[in-house]
Amino acid sequence: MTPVLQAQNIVKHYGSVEALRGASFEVAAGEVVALIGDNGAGKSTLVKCLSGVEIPDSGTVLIDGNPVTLDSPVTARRLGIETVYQDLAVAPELDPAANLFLGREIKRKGLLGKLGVLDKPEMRRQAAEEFSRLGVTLQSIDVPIGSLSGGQRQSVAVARSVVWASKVVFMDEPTAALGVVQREKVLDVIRRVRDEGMAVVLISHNMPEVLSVSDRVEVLRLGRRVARFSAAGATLEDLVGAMTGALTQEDAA
Ligand SMILES: Nc1ncnc2c1ncn2[C@@H]1O[C@H](COP(=O)(O)OP(=O)(O)OP(=O)(O)O)[C@@H](O)[C@H]1O
Repeated sequence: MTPVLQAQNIVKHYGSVEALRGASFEVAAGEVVALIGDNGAGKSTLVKCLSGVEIPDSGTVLIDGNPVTLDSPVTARRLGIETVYQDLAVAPELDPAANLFLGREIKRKGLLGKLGVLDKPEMRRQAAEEFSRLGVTLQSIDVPIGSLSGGQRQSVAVARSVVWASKVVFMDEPTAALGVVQREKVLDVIRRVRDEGMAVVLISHNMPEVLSVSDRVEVLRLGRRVARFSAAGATLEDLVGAMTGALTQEDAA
């Protein structure tokens, strides 16, 4: 099966720091792949290179097997790649529906639309439909999102990416700030999205979470992929061993 998104030998320097030293990565439709690695392994840099935030110095990025140039986040989004960042990038004063459509608002038909008048009822209707499809439960969709719980806010942020992504969603520590119950809810949203055929990439330091939600795990160490596991067959020790360098699967291969 052709991976929906593939990175081959990505190199990225920040001044004299070599953040990525020939990193490879791949994810297919309908799977959750956890991208793990110790602090500084290059996870965020790789995500930035695959979402158009940073331009790699060298290496190849392929979508559906075709080389692409992700020269900006806009280009990445146009090609179907969305990212959820850990810092809850929502607009707290707007309601959940407005957040879902942030930057992609639906205008009223005709002259009003040309004048920039938004079709709020239609956005509300579609938002309610999407929240229900994704299992996002909110007591009210009429309140500013800042008044919801952290888990609800994060679920809306996840929903927003998922609704607009056509191929791949990157989630950088989506549950880091959450309690146990809220975390489970966000993980459920991730599973649903995967079941609908999206490729999901989860960046997480929480190894039990990684093993519970992902189908595969790819391990970065010192800017390179050093191991790949099927989550079903992997143990915590395998993951930690690969992250620390005790186990060097990919080098040996
Ligand atoms: N903007 C930057 N300027 C300079 N160096 C950077 C920059 N961003 C990342 N680095 C360096 O690149 C290397 C990889 O960092 P990166 O943030 O990608 O790792 P990470 O695996 O995401 O780490 P963490 O788990 O701590 O978030 C580190 O040595 C880091 O200091």
